[in-house]
Amino acid sequence: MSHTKLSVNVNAIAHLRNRRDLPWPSVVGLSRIALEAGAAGITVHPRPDERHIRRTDVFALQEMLRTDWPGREYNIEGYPTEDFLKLCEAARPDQVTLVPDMPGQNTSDHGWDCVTNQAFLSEVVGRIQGEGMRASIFIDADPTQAAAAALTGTRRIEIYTGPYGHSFDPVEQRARLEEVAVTADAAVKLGMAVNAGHDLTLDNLPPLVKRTPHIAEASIGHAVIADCLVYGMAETVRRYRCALGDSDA
Ligand SMILES: CC(=O)[C@@H](O)[C@H](O)COP(=O)(O)O
Ligand SMILES: NCC(=O)COP(=O)(O)O
Repeated sequence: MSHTKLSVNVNAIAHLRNRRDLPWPSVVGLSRIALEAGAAGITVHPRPDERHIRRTDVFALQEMLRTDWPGREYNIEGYPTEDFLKLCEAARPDQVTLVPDMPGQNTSDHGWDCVTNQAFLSEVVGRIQGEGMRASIFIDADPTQAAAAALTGTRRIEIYTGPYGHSFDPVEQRARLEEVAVTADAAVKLGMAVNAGHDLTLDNLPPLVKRTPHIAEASIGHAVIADCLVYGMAETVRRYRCALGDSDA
């Protein structure tokens, strides 16, 4: 049975490493363990200040995936500046996720307004797809944004799940989940595949994939790396695969 794939976001490993001028914990080494444990891919969000993922990490991961894990997916997220697009064109990930983050922003906290940014996004999506990479547009859980994203020519969106991830009251959580679900349904009807990400956890994944089993991929970083401190990377990946409905985990 098909299930939602897990892409492990390794930003937080790089964050920990960058506390010192030392090469550990190893971003490539821990990504290898995640892949060996069955993660479908690796995600990075190289920010302009290189506070966590550095340009060198982007290429080291690309080399490791290309050489040792050719079937697994490499997903690079970021705001599409010329520098970012050139980095992606050099590293050639499978997927480029376009995120509307300003330089210096603490973390991603909203999706694109695909209506007002229609022309810009259409041009960037065309450029990425023209280079043979998949483009994905990060949007809020809002079906009107899914419709506007479809007009850019993208065949994939990622729904920002922060509001769902941050809600702990059951009524509020159900309402946020419903917004994600109707957005995913609208996107699928428009012929796009759907990713999801931000503040997904072992607790909030099962209701999400039960309500929206057609989510193709979840990219998860902060909670995966936090859980690694308790369970280790391999066991953590196994637990997230189970939470995503992977019966082989
Ligand atoms: C696009 C998105 O939702 C992000 O989760 C992002 O990759 C997280 O970035 P930080 O790890 O810098 O908070
Ligand atoms: N695209 C979302 C992502 O990569 C990870 O977000 P988070 O789990 O670190 O919040």
